[in-house]
Amino acid sequence: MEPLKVALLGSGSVGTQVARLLTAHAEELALRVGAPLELIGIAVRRLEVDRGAGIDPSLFTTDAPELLKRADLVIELIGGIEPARTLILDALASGASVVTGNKALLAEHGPELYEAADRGGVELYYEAAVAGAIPLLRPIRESLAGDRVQRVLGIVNGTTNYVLDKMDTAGLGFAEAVAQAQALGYAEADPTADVEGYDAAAKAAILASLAFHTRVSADDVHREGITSVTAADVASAKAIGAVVKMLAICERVVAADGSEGVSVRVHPAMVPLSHPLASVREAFNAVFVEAEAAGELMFYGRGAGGLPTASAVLGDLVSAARNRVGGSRGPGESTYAQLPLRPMGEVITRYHISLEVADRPGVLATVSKVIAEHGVSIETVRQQQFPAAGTDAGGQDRASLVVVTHSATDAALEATVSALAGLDSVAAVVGVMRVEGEN
Ligand SMILES: NC(=O)C1=CN([C@@H]2O[C@H](COP(=O)(O)OP(=O)(O)OC[C@H]3O[C@@H](n4cnc5c(N)ncnc54)[C@H](O)[C@@H]3O)[C@@H](O)[C@H]2O)C=CC1
Ligand SMILES: N[C@@H](CC=O)C(=O)O
Ligand code: NA
Repeated sequence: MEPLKVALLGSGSVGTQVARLLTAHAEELALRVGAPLELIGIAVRRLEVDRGAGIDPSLFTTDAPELLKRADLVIELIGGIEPARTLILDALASGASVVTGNKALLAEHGPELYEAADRGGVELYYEAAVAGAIPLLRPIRESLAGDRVQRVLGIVNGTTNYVLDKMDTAGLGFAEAVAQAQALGYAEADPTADVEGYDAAAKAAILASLAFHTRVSADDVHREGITSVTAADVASAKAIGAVVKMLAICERVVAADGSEGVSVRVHPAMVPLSHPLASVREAFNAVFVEAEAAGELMFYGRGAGGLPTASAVLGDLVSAARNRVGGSRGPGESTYAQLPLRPMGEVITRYHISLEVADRPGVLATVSKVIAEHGVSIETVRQQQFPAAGTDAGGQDRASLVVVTHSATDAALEATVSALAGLDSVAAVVGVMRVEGEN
């Protein structure tokens, strides 16, 4: 059988490992595909960089458009929107199947890329784009194609999990933990994408699109990053037997009139230690998928890092290559449901509210009354030592009050916090964080 020509775009953390594995395992991969996979070139920005990994230096080129023209299969690992978008569109138009790990691009331009793949009669695969090495998109798209997914909940960003874990268990500062995640190859080229939640939002959009057969873009996702998470929040979580995690939550929601919609959000939240997500450490990811018939499924593994991510890329490459050898195509985009996106205010959640209050009789009653007036009920209320753990604020006439609510709409909880902030007896709202995951 004629070799299939593979062009690789990008030789960074992931691309270098893909090139290495493609070369090292060439014989086995050929047997699995039914044809040799010939790496015909690697597009890079600068030729003079030493990339090691035993890659033939003659493969490197700075002319990505020219390289694409000769390829049957293209792997895009440069990241970002342009030139990745144009290069992928050109590859699909020229009849090459494409494998990418580029969640930012998929969450913004997914439909355009799918349409180009359809027009070209080729495939677009991106298992690496969400939760790195973890097989997650294929199970949702294929294994669960006969079921109805209700909810996808998990940790999908390795960098933020690493940072929060190091703040919690090693007492590391935010900046130091981010620098470590960068050095380990977990972070995006610009780590703002990780810590501000853009990366998780893109992944959540991809997950929701596949799970609910609905086009969801990154802009549809309610996004809050971890830059405002303080050492005090981490300490407050500990005090209630929880840990702070950056979550992605995609839910099928039913309105009062029975119509279905979708809500998608990413934000930090306190997760009880008894919940399996609480023990996800370092840059690991874990995702729960709840489906009507299957019930709860859990996916766990390395969500970031060059080598683990390369595994997902090569899995997709083998699939696309096999289909090419067999003259078949895998499933394309499925958006028949087109469920409406529901606003954040309708989401049902719980809040952990940390207040600095006047230390005098009647304050607790006033705070409780305001909470009740908003239709919110209290799960626990606690007067903490003052100053509260992890803070250095304080005054002798002040007390620290921590309220954990029962479930209510996010809008009601937000209004509750605003009303509390306006009380004379409340000196400051020290911290507010959602609490997710059953005890
Ligand atoms: N690092 C990780 O853990 C994971 C990364 N991804 C995704 O995989 C992709 C690659 O990520 P990394 O390897 O971590 O990024 P990286 O920043 O280490 O590598 C990207 C490489 O592409 C090169 N590049 C940029 N523009 C180029 C151009 N026009 N032509 C040729 N080369 C160009 C850069 O010089 C760099 O060497 C991104 O889309 C990222 O979101 C997905 C899952 C995990
Ligand atoms: N920057 C991302 C890389 C994988 O998608 C992360 O930290 O999860
Ligand atoms: Na994956």
